[in-house]
Parts: sequence; structure tokens; C-alpha cells
Amino acid sequence: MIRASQLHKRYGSNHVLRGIDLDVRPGEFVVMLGLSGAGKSTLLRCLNGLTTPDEGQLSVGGIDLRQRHSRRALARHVAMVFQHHNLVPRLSVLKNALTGRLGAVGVLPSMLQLFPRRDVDLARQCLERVGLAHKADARAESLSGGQMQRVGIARALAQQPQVILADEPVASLDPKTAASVMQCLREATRQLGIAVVCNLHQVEFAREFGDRIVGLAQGRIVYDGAPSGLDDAALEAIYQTPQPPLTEAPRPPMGYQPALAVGGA
Ligand SMILES: Nc1ncnc2c1ncn2[C@@H]1O[C@H](COP(=O)(O)OP(=O)(O)OP(=O)(O)O)[C@@H](O)[C@H]1O
Repeated sequence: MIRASQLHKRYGSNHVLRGIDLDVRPGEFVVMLGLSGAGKSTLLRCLNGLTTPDEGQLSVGGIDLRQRHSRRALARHVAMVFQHHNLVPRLSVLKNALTGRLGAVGVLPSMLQLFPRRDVDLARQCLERVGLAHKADARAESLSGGQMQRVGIARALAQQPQVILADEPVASLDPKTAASVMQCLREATRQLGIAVVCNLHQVEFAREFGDRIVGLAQGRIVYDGAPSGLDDAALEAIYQTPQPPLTEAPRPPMGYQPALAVGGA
């Protein structure tokens, strides 16, 4: 589903990704952890074709991302879930979900918002999956933050992607709502066999919802394994070495207590 081999990405002299090897299978839910600046979002941008790696091999859904013409094709296979859901507030919930079909219908029908019946049915089914079928006609702006993010997930599902990339999808939500949105994302994608790569800052959510955890530190994978293997040593590799830069305080991973006191007696 995703095959990345020895990916490198530099922004000027900033060597952000330093040899990433990552294979993700259909239906696998991968949670990516790491300090701010570790390179998580950059890796997601490589996976959705927004950024081109400087070196390495990368294919997503069987599409070789080194080829220019593949970007449009990629949009049909890869959907995004954003931290700030990016809904159109004045549109109905159903129409927001339907925007997931924009890449599949022609330009004119999409400008006129004329969607085939089957797309409307699909969008309704996706809303049902995220528990919001009853809100189909409500304006998106009338929903709670958690409900809005569920619509964001429904929109991604309506794209019928092979891969969903989620960049801190629950960072703006309270812990209880965040857990229910993570549950919703995991269940829907598992039922449909969609591979997920999800950036998170909450270690306990990574443990609870991830099939597999990938830890990034300074552009390198320092942990790749089961949630059960995410012990203190693994967390120290992800969060403690090297120390975060003094100018940029990282968001602390929730529930993480370092095993060793830094700078202690
Ligand atoms: N478009 C860009 N141009 C220049 N530098 C960039 C760009 N995007 C990211 N960077 C740099 O790449 C590094 C990694 O950033 P990235 O956003 O991938 O980190 P992250 O792990 O996702 O952090 P966070 O958890 O805060 O989102 C940072 O030093 C950042 O400043």
C-alpha cells in the first residue's frame, strides 16, 4: 500500500528526512510519534504528493511518486484528515461529505455541485459510518468540534481511498471527544481495509488505537513496532535524544513520564 525506501528530504541546509524506510499494509493503522520538528508532517506531505523527496523510492497505492503525472492519480487513492477539518461552514454536512467526490466527478458537475445519485448515496453511507446520518441536512457550522472532525473523516471515506493520512486529527479536541473520534477513524478504516498513517502527540492514544507505532526523531525512524513494545527505552529514543531545542518547546506527549529525571542529582 505504502512503500518508502531511503527517503531523504532537505529544506535548504535543513536535512529533515534522513533515510526513511516504511512499508504499510492495507488496513494497517500506523501511528507516528515524535517531537515537534521531527519530520512527521513532512513525511505525510511526501506520502500525499505535496512534497517531493530529494532521494529515495516511494510508491503509494501502487503509484510511483517519482513520476510527475502520478499526482492526479494519487488524489484518487489518498485522502487527508486535517487537524482543523477544513469543512465549508455554511454547507450542509452531506455536501461537505460529498466534497470527497470532487476528484471523481468532472469539473463542470463539481462546480455546479451536481453529483450523481450513487455519490450522494455513498456520502450518506459514509456519514452513517461515522454516526452522523441524522445530521446530513444540518449546516456544518452548527456541529460540535468532534462532530465536525467526524464529517472530515466521512469526507475522506467518500473519496474511497486506499490510504488515509491524518495529521494530528484530534489535537483540537478534549480527551474524551478525541478518543471517540480516534475510535471512529480506526473502526471505519478497519472495516474498509484502508491503511492509515496518523500523526499524534498523545502516547496513550497511540497505544490504544495503533496497530503499529513508528517513532521519528530528527528525521530518522527510531522505533517501529507494536504498541506493546513502546517501553521507556523506546520513548526515550523518540522523545529524549536529542534534547528538544531550547527555542521551541515541544508539546509534551500526554501520559508520558520519562524513566530518568533529566538533569537530576
Ligand atoms: N515548507 C517548509 N520549508 C522549510 N522548512 C520546512 C518546511 N516544512 C517543514 N520545514 C522544517 O522541517 C522540519 C520538520 O517539520 P515538520 O513539520 O515535518 O515536523 P513535525 O514533526 O510534523 O512537527 P509538529 O509535530 O510540530 O507538526 C522543521 O525544522 C521545519 O521547520
